[in-house]
Amino acid sequence: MSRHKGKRWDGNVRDAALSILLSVERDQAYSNLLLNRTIETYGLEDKDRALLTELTYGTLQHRMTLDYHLEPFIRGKLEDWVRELLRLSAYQIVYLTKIPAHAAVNEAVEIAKRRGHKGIASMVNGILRSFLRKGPREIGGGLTWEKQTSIETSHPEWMIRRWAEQYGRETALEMAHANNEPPIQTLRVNRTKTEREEVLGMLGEEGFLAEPSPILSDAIRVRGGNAARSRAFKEGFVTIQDESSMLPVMALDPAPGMKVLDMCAAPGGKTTHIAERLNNTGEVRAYDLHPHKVKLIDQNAARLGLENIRTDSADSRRLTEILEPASFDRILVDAPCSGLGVIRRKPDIKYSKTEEEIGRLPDIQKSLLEEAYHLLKPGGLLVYSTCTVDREENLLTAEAFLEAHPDLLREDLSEMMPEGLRYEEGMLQVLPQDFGGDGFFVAAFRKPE
Ligand SMILES: C[S@@+](CC[C@H](N)C(=O)[O-])C[C@H]1O[C@@H](n2cnc3c(N)ncnc32)[C@H](O)[C@@H]1O
Repeated sequence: MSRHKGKRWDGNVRDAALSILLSVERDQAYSNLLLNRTIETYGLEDKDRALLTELTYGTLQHRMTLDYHLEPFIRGKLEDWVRELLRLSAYQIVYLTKIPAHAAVNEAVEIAKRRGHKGIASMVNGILRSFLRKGPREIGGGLTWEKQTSIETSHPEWMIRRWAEQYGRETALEMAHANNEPPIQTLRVNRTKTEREEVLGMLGEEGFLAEPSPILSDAIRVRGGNAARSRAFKEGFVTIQDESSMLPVMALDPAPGMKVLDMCAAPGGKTTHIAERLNNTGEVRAYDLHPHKVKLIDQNAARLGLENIRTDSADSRRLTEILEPASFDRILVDAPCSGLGVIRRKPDIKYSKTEEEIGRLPDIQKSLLEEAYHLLKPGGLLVYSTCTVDREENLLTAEAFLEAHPDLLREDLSEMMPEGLRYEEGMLQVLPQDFGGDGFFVAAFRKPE
């Protein structure tokens, strides 16, 4: 049991997981934010934190599969919290062999007594004991490939169909399975302050298992604890960032003295990366639509000791009204997108996104690119990136932009980025199964002199 910020933690990890799952389902709250808030509020120890994360993410990741298995045992309509409790318990029974099944059932019954009454507890007991006796049912038997894959991997059928159309069935299936794997924690080394070797040493001294990234020279993979609590993080030697998220700034290739524009900048993961590459010279102008998010960029810059960043809030589709045309050497458009590349970190995306929403995004993305075109100097480089795997938002948006501006030259990223990745017409599409990083898209265009 631990105390923190005056809140008392009563040690019931399953109950806390249930509260988070309920908020995600009922209020469309973000699972990663709720999880972090619970961990911070109660100052959870490593063991409880790991179990809470596993239960919350696991249940959420496999929601549709669990519902399929539970369905034969449920009669009538259930209250939201009871359904969520059954999913949470079934998750432990099916996927967590280290937890004895009867312990998961007993815990569920206790929670049901506390949250409801004896009658509900006895129903929960009955359903889970029948499920334990009969086991999970087979997924197959006359289902279409899309339906079967949808249930097996717990992704909506439309998403599976869309990916199969865009990438072929085999790749779509690999992607859906990769989305249910836990992400690797990775760090970007702040080269204005230190070297990778030094950070590896610091992390090792604190008991973390840290190793150099096999694909990026500035990155570190770390296990064995939350790196945000490390000395290296607190002293501004590193940023917690996915390896794929480091690729857009590699493509942007900023050099000391340059004037760089980051049009969709908050919370500043890439803005600070650019500022580090400028080695605290030149200038990064960072804009985001939401003023409260802009503050996060300032906080990150301060922690990292970066003084070459100027932030402001603005609708970047209208930046030519406040910035001089053709005045930037480099421009990054890390556009708002469907986020289908980061499902491992935010499994709720699978259930909340709709195809209609995706359909509306390319217009916004193209408007941002259009504005960037006018702000780019002759000879300058523009990078377009997203954290999605959707081809409409990625390849098709980039091609439409090129069509509108035939003077632009497409840079061949395969010549300067890691080998063995998926390049198409010089543009890069990372899928979550490729090297363990998020799904990401990066394209770069140069304006002729
Ligand atoms: C993918 S996120 C950016 C992540 C950021 N580049 C990083 O690496 O930390 C996209 C951002 O675009 C912002 N945004 C959305 N529409 C915008 C607009 N019209 N103008 C400026 N920013 C916008 C969102 O608030 C969001 O913070």
